[in-house]
Amino acid sequence: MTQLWPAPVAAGPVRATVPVPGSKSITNRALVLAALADGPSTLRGPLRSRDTELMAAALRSLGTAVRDGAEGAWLVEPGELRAPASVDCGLAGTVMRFLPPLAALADGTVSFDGDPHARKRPLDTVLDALRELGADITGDSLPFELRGTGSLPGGQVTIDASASSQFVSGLLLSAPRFEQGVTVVHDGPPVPSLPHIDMTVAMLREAGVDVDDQRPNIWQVSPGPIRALDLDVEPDLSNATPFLAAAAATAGEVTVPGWPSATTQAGDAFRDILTAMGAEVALHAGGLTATGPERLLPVDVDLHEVGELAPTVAALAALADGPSRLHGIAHLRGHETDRLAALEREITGLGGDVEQTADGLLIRPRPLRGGTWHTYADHRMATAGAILGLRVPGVEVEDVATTRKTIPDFPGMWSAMLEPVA
Ligand SMILES: O=C(O)C1=C[C@@H](OP(=O)(O)O)[C@@H](O)[C@H](O)C1
Ligand SMILES: C=C(OP(=O)(O)O)C(=O)O
Repeated sequence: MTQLWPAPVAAGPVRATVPVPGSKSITNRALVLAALADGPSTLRGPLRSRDTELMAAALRSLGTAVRDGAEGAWLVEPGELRAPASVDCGLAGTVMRFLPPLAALADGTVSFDGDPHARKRPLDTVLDALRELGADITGDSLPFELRGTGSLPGGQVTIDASASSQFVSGLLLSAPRFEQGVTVVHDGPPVPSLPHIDMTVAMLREAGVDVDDQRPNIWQVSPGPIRALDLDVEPDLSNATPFLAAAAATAGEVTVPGWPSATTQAGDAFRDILTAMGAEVALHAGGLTATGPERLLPVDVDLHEVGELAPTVAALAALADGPSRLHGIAHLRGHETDRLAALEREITGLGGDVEQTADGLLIRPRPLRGGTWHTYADHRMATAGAILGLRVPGVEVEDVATTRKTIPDFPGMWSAMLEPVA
């Protein structure tokens, strides 16, 4: 029997300050770079949740020491890459796309597997690219085996990264340790989530690696050492969006402390989306404060660069004052679940009117009723259900624990947010 979480209804405008844990994208990039670096690294404020714990466990099995430091920090000491090893990717795109290039540097066999749905997420592009760069791999998706020889020639490879930016990021992150580095050329429809590739490039450069990204769709990483990291991880701005959305949905006011004034996180774009929906958004020394409007405005928004935000935006759109159009997100069909189908089915199931288009969703708000909100093992489906539940009595979210993928205690944070301010 699937566990159902009764999503709490907001008694009035939500007013809260919500500290949000560290960024998944920064943490998992930092772990990979630290494992390949020239000395021990310190990551302060990393995300400690399923996706990042899986990354840490995989790196440990490959010979890297990842230990606990003070206040939840991670101390990473690189070791010689060891095999045989096995990697559980869970449902983490970052683990399944970032680790095969690193594992290709181990001397021996590394086996990869993951959750049932992870076996369906696109991966062949990365594995084909690695084969072209000199790796010996059996299979095109999870599960597969990689037989490393302790080094990889590297060089130039042309891929179609239109299904996921992570194909590019994964190849770039380990490339300083390939004999010739790498030149990744994208050939195909536009790459989604480009800010995530920019984050990869910025973190490589921060670690002293030479990266040339001057030409569109071409990224070149020179071989060379990766400098050890000493890093304060920013809060996860994408994970902050359901909490800010609570303010938008209830004419409330929510502050997320520590919102960076400059960042490589794609989730920063949520500020503009909230503004377009009629909220007031203020970035100040204490963080980011969103104040919700009396009536939410509909939006016509291209989410190609920030597909991660689509479930939050869709939930808000279902509560808005008119029809919204979300587009540029065909690639969400290959995320944790087919997110376009899942959002269409679940919002429609509560009485809404949602239609899939070739690359997005048309959402026409209707009065909604309670019901079971299925989540398909997708953390962001669960948080989208919680947002709707603030305004719609009787929404029951299936398997809310799936939020542990990127938030260690979402139900606890959500309840704390809804407690009346003393
Ligand atoms: O590199 C990253 O950290 C991520 C890149 C994006 O992937 P896609 O390009 O597959 O959308 C994003 O949606 C994902 O949540 C995290
Ligand atoms: C697409 C996402 O995750 P992943 O890193 O597993 O691709 C996400 O977090 O929205």
